[in-house]
Amino acid sequence: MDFLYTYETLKLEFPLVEPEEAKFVLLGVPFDGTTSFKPGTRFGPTLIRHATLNLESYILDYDIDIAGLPIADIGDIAVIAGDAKKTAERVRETIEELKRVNPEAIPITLGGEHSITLGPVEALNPASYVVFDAHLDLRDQYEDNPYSHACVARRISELGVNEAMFGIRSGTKEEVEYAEENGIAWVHARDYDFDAFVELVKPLPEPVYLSIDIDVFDLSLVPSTGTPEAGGLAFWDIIEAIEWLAENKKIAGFDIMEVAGTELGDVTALTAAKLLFYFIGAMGKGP
Ligand SMILES: N=C(N)NCCCCNCCCN
Ligand SMILES: [Mn+2]
Ligand SMILES: [Mn+2]
Repeated sequence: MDFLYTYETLKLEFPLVEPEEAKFVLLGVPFDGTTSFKPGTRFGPTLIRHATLNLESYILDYDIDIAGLPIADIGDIAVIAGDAKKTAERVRETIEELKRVNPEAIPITLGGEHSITLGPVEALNPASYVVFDAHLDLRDQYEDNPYSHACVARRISELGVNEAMFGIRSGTKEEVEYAEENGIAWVHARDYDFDAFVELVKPLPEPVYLSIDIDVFDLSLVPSTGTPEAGGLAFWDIIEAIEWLAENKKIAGFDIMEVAGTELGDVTALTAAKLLFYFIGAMGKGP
C-alpha cells in the first residue's frame, strides 16, 4: 500500500512483507529540528538500517531467525524541517493509516529526535508509556518550543497516559516536581536494576508504548546522539526489560530515538540496530 507521507529508503536485507500482512512495521523519521547540542538525528533511520546489514538475523540466545517473521518497512516520513509538531502529526497520520488496514501491526519508529514520539503515542493511544532515557523530558517548553524533544514526556503525560521512566540522570528541579505532582515514577540510572523495573511496570495498565531514547545507554555505546550524558545503562539491562515486557504486557508500539551520526558504521547505530533485532526477536519468540 502507499502512504501519503512516506518515501522508500534502504531496507533490511531479508525478505519483507507488505504492511497489511506484517506484525512489525518499520518507519523512519529523519528529523532533527529541535536538537539542542549535537545535530545529526536526521541520519538516524538510515544509519540504523545500514547497521542491520552487519547483523545476523538469527538470534543465538532465542534460537529464532527474525528473517522468518512478518516484517514490513514503509520507509521514511517526509519531515517538515524545523517543525516537530507538524512532523509528529505526519507520523500520527501515517500510523493511523496503517492501523486502519492492519489493526494488529506493531509500529516501530526509528528516529530522529524524541519529540516525534508524540506522533505514534497519539495514533496508538496506549494506557502507559514506558521510557528508557537519560532525560526526564518533562519540561513545559524548551527554547520557546513546547514540542522540543525535552518536552515530549510532558506532552504525553498531558494526554492522560501513565508514565514510568528508567535510566534517568538529567533534569531540572521543575521537572522533578512535575513528576512528583503527577505521579510519574522514574528510576535514576544509579539505582536501576531489573527488580526496580518490574516493580514499577507490573501495575501499569495495558497496552504499553515502549520508547528507547538511545542516550539512556552508557556513552561508550552511543557516542553519537543529540544530548549525550555520561553514566548510562548497559545493553543487557535494556534487553532484559524488553524481554519481560514482551512476555508480560501487551505492547502497542516501540521506538528507538535520538540516534545521530554522520558516518556509516557509527557505534551508536550498531547499538540501535542490535536493540531493534532483539525487540523483534523477543516479541516474535512468544512466551
Ligand atoms: N531531553 C533532552 N535531551 N534535553 C536536553 C536538554 C538540554 C539541557 N542542556 C542544559 C545546558 C545548561 N547549560
Ligand atoms: Mn528523550
Ligand atoms: Mn534523552
